Amino acid sequence: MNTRPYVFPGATAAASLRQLRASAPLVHCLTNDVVQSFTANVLLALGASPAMVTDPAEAAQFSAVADALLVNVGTLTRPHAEAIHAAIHAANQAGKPWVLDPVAVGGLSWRTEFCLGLIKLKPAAIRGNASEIRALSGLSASGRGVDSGDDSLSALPAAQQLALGTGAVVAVTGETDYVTDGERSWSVPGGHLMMTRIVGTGCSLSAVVAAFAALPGKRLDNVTAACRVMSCAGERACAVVKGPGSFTPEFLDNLYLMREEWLNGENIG
Ligand SMILES: Nc1ncnc2c1ncn2[C@@H]1O[C@H](COP(=O)(O)OP(=O)(O)OP(=O)(O)O)[C@@H](O)[C@H]1O
Ligand SMILES: Cc1ncsc1CCO
Ligand SMILES: [Mg+2]
Repeated sequence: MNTRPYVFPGATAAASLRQLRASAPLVHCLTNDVVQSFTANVLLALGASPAMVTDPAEAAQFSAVADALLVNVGTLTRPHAEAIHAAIHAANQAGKPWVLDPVAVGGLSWRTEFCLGLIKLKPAAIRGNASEIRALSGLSASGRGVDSGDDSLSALPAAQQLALGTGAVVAVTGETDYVTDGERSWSVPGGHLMMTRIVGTGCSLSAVVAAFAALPGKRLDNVTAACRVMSCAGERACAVVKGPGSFTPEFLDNLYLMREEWLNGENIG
C-alpha cells in the first residue's frame, strides 16, 4: 500500500467540476434537521439538484431514480433509520452510489452501532471529520458532539483501513483534507478555521461528495474534487467576510462563480 498522500492537482478538480456542471446530478439527501436548507443551497449553487425525500414510504422509490444518495446520521431517529435502510437497499439494487456522513459516531452508542452496520452495505464514499473516521475504524477518538477533537492526519491510517475494509473512498476532513481508496491518497489544501464555526460545512460537503460520486471516471478523483471545490470556496469566502454571519452568502456565491483556475494552489485571486 502506498500510504503517502500527494497534493491533489487543481486541473483534476476542474475536470470533475466541469462534468458536474454538465450533468447536474440529482442527489437524494437523507440528512440531519439542522442543515437541510444549507445543504440544498450548496448543491444548487454548484449546479446539482437536491431533493430531501425523507419518509420511509417514499425514500426507496426516490433513491432508485436519483443519481446518488446521501445518508447523514446527525439527527438520527427510528423512522429516519428505517428510511435510510430502505433507501440504501434501493440505491444498491439500482446501482446508484450512496455516501455516509457518520456524524458524532464514536460519542454515541446507538448511531455508532447503526453506522457500523451501514458500512457493510457498500457505501461508495464515507466523509467525516477525524474523530468520526477514527471511531468508525475502531480506533480511539476524542470527538466532542459533532465536532472533531483529532487532527485529520492522525486519522489517515484509519481512513485507509476503512477504505480497504469497505470498498469505499474515504474522505477525512480538517485543516487539510485527506481522501483515500486505501491504495492511493490525496491531500487537499485550502479551507479556513472559520469553516468550523458555521454549522453544516461538513454535512454539505458530504452532499457534494454524493453529487461528485455520481460522475463517471475515477471515484477517488471525483470525491477529492468535491473536497477541493468546497475548501476553495470556503477559503475565498473567509478571506473577505468579518465572521460566520456573513459566511453563507459569500460561500454560496463562490460555489456558483467557481472558476477552474481558482482550484490551483494559489487560491485567492
Ligand atoms: N482548521 C481548518 N482549517 C481549514 N479548513 C478547515 C479546518 N477545519 C475544517 N476545515 C474545512 O471545513 C470543512 C468541514 O470540515 P470539518 O472537518 O469541520 O467537518 P465536520 O466536523 O463534519 O463539520 P459539520 O459537522 O459542522 O458539518 C471542510 O471543507 C474542511 O476542509
Ligand atoms: C449541530 C448538529 N447537531 C446534530 S447534527 C448537527 C449538524 C452538524 O453536524
Ligand atoms: Mg460532521
